Amino acid sequence: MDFISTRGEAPALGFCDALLAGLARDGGLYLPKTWPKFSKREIKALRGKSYQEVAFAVLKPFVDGEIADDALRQMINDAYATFRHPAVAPLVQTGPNSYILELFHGTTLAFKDVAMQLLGRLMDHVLRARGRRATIVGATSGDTGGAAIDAFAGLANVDIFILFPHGKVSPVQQRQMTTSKADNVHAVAVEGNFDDCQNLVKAMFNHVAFRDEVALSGVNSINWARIMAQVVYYFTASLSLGGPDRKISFTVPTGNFGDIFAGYVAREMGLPIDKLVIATNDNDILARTLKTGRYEMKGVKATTSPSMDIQISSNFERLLFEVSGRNAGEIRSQMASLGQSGAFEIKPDAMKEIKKVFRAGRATEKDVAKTIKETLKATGYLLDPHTACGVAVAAKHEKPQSPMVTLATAHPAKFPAAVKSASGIDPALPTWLSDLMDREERFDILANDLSVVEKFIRTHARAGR
Ligand SMILES: Cc1ncc(COP(=O)(O)O)c(C=O)c1O
Ligand SMILES: N[C@@H](CCOP(=O)(O)O)C(=O)O
Repeated sequence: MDFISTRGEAPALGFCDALLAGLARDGGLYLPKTWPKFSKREIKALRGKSYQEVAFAVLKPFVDGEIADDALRQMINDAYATFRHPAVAPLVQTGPNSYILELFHGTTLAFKDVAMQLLGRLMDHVLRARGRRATIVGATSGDTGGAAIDAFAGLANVDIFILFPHGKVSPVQQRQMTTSKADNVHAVAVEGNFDDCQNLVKAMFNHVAFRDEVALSGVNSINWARIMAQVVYYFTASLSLGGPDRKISFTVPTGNFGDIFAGYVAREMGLPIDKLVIATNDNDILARTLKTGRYEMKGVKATTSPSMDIQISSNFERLLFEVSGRNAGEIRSQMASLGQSGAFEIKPDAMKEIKKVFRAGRATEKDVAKTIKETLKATGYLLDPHTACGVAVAAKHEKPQSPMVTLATAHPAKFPAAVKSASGIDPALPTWLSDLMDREERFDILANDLSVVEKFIRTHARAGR
């Protein structure tokens, strides 16, 4: 299978090359040239299968023989053996037709582990097969960084640099990034916000000489393989609730649009999904865009769901590409306008397509605290603030006849201060992280300056030497 760039000016790549490339050379994001389709009968055949078996079936058409089936199966099994729940992503019923899809049973307690544990193994496999090294640079608002460090720490062919916004992640998130003892891990606090970190990463990818010099690779959801791995749990959730004979809706706490775009991909592959509901916190650029057809940046506000404090929502570009009829020229002009004026317009036909599938809503800080408190009282279930954004928005979009699944993207113990203030409960970290706050930290603080960050990476990366 070929993967093409949303900006139409980079060469099409096969799976392994797209995996190592991360961002396309024209600044675009890779997508499969065509969507693999599953018939209702093929989806039904996945009923009763384990998460790992469903993952193999869903991922195989994308990998398309570039990795041998046995090796792919082994990597899937190893990746999900790290999860503390046998179902990997269990569903919990919280109302007559309301469900929570728990995606936080991995090592770092966030949904990022689902894709990252597999991505680490896939990249290691391909790099070793090719006798190559890579320098991975990632941006994080808190969860991607910890998950990536956990998945890539100690890998011989990789150096990993994670840029996080200094002082803007939770103390648990920070420690998950700064207490690794592995020599190939570099946690970097940038004097800026998440969008600054992400802009630095994209600028490094667009700086071709630097990209080639250090053999740059990416693990943010700009990397297609991240999205691909996240498609799987839409299938398993649907299968558990009577899919494909029933349409299911999903509400997704959204920032960089990767997780919800994976739901769109599942739908394109044939999974009967009714609506995909975008849940934002006070950083509501996506909710505003769905209302107005204009994507317009207005500054980032710090919230109790810091991982969603984002306004440059990278994967929205993938959706724009799809709904514009894969018109790369239009994407180039929209992204140029975003760079120049911080805004762009979406054409009415494209908005019509978006609205066929997507709905959106915002949860204010008050809504988040109230939802944590009331959900606990009504059901005994303790939400983290990101999932609470989802639950608050889902409540406005539930329909009696079709199940609504809200994605639980993080464990409440990652955000103890916000959870305690809303619920009175101080959620404990699981045993394997119980000493996290006592571990010694190691990180560098750098200015939000491309040349400073590139110099730091050049000095510490081993690839290209
Ligand atoms: C806990 C949590 N919830 C939700 C999100 C938003 O996910 P996405 O960026 O894929 O939209 C993130 C970060 O991305 C996160 O870490
Ligand atoms: N919320 C994310 C932001 C980065 O998103 P990604 O899915 O593109 O890696 C985080 O926790 O870092």
